[in-house]
Amino acid sequence: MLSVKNLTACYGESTILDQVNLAVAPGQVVCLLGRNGVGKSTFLKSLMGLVNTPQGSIVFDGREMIGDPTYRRARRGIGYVPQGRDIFPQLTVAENLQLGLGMAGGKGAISDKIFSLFPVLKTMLARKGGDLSGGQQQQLAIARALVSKPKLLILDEPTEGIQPSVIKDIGSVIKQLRQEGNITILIVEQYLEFIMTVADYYYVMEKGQIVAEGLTKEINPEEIQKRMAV
Ligand SMILES: Nc1ncnc2c1ncn2[C@@H]1O[C@H](COP(=O)(O)OP(=O)(O)OP(=O)(O)O)[C@@H](O)[C@H]1O
Repeated sequence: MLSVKNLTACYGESTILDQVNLAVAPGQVVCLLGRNGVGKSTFLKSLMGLVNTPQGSIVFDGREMIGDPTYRRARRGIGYVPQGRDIFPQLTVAENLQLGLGMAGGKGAISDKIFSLFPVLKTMLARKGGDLSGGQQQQLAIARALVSKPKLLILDEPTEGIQPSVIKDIGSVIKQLRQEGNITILIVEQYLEFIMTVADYYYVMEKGQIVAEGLTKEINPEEIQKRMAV
């Protein structure tokens, strides 16, 4: 589904990612763990074509996409939820969802599936995005990415600053999507317990390089926590 090989990413003169290799199999939930500032968000931005990637390869669904502009990567089936959620605060929930559909080249009604995953959004369609709680905004951001039916959903720290009950709801959505098997999910996280309940496979990043990987069910929490500690 996704195969990243020897990927290097830079901001100007500074190299942030150094020869990163990472693979995501179809239907899997894969997580990229690591402490603040190691390059996790930069990795996701590289997948979306938002960062300069002078070396390496990103094959998605059998096709190289390293030279593709961001909109083409989205239209090929990647839904991206950036850190900080990035919804439109002045637009209503319904308008935010419609925009997600439009950005992926689709149109029409938002499917009932979205509201069965996120029932809270159905009750708030006319409310401005900016008036939602942080957790509701995160759910809206994920829903907005899902309306275009992506093959790969990318989430950047979906639990950051979110209250425990909403984290549980988001975890249930991810588990349901995994069970249905129609989507592949890549999550950047620092919240290890969350990942242990939702992910099949994990990678750990340090200073722009992958330093550990394995099946989540075989994870050694103490060892990983040590790598994540500041
Ligand atoms: N636009 C930018 N220009 C220059 N340097 C940047 C830019 N964005 C990030 N960096 C630097 O790149 C490095 C990796 O940042 P990145 O945001 O990818 O880390 P992260 O692992 O996602 O951390 P966090 O969890 O805090 O978001 C950091 O040293 C950061 O300061």
